Amino acid sequence: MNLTVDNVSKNFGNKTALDHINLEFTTGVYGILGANGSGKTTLMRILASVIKPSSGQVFFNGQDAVIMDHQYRELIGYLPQHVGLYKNFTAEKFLKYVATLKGLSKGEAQEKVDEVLALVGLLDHRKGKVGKFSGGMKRRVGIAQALLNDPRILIVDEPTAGLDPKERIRFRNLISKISTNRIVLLSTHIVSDIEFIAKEILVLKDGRLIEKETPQKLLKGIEDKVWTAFVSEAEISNFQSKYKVGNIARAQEKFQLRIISDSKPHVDAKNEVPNLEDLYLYYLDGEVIV
Ligand SMILES: Nc1ncnc2c1ncn2[C@@H]1O[C@H](COP(=O)(O)OP(=O)(O)OP(=O)(O)O)[C@@H](O)[C@H]1O
Repeated sequence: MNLTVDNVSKNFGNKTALDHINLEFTTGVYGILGANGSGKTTLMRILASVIKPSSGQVFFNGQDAVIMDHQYRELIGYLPQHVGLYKNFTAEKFLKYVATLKGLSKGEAQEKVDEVLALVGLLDHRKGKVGKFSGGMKRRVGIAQALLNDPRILIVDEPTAGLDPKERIRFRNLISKISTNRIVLLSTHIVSDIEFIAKEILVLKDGRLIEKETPQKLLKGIEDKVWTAFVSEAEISNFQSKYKVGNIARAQEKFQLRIISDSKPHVDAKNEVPNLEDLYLYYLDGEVIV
């Protein structure tokens, strides 16, 4: 199975949201990292066939997605960032409703709804009203609806935003479980969401693809660029203006800074093993959420 993005660009007026993107996906989980506005949602909406690229094409197993039309859309499960769930519906009723919209017969719908409810761990809550569910449970209902047509390509946009750490771990494990035999694309700006489950990480910046690598290779690339140094409170802002500074931890009278720098930033700075948070900081220089 092979999903190819061939020279795709997308413009909104004179704003370039995606700039000549080339990508290839096979079975497994891909994490899409990028700051706000980097083009993650635009890329996902193009792959989900919600919007068309301004130029370039998407191919599935060598066939043009536009020409495949509904055959392509049948391959897709899509969980947008903001999904409208019918609050007064029970989980079961909502999923049956979506199954009908997706063209499943009554018998097929019942069977499939049971299956996806079990998969996302909501079988015991099938009669619960969606509006009363926790954030994590709502997100699992969202995944369940995206799985109803047993999609080959599952696209989930910022699925863990607003979830507490326990729910995020549960969601991560769920994604891992359902990634067998599927291409799963998951966008986030929460680095730890994809650290352990992504086979490759794509880094988008200002609509351009700046990296696509395994997490291990990406980390290896910044091996000698992560440092910690102890500085006084007065020195912190100086370091922040000169370097990309991650964690700042109080250590008795001093502060320990985690610094990303090509060269040793302080005489006593110590080299550290990089993590994905460092990577994010290195590439995106932006807000870091772990
Ligand atoms: N329908 C639209 N009309 C005009 N501009 C748009 C539209 N959709 C996206 N953009 C712009 O394109 C750029 C990329 O947006 P996109 O939503 O793809 O980014 P993102 O990486 O998903 O960001 P976020 O994390 O905030 O969702 C942004 O500058 C955005 O303002």
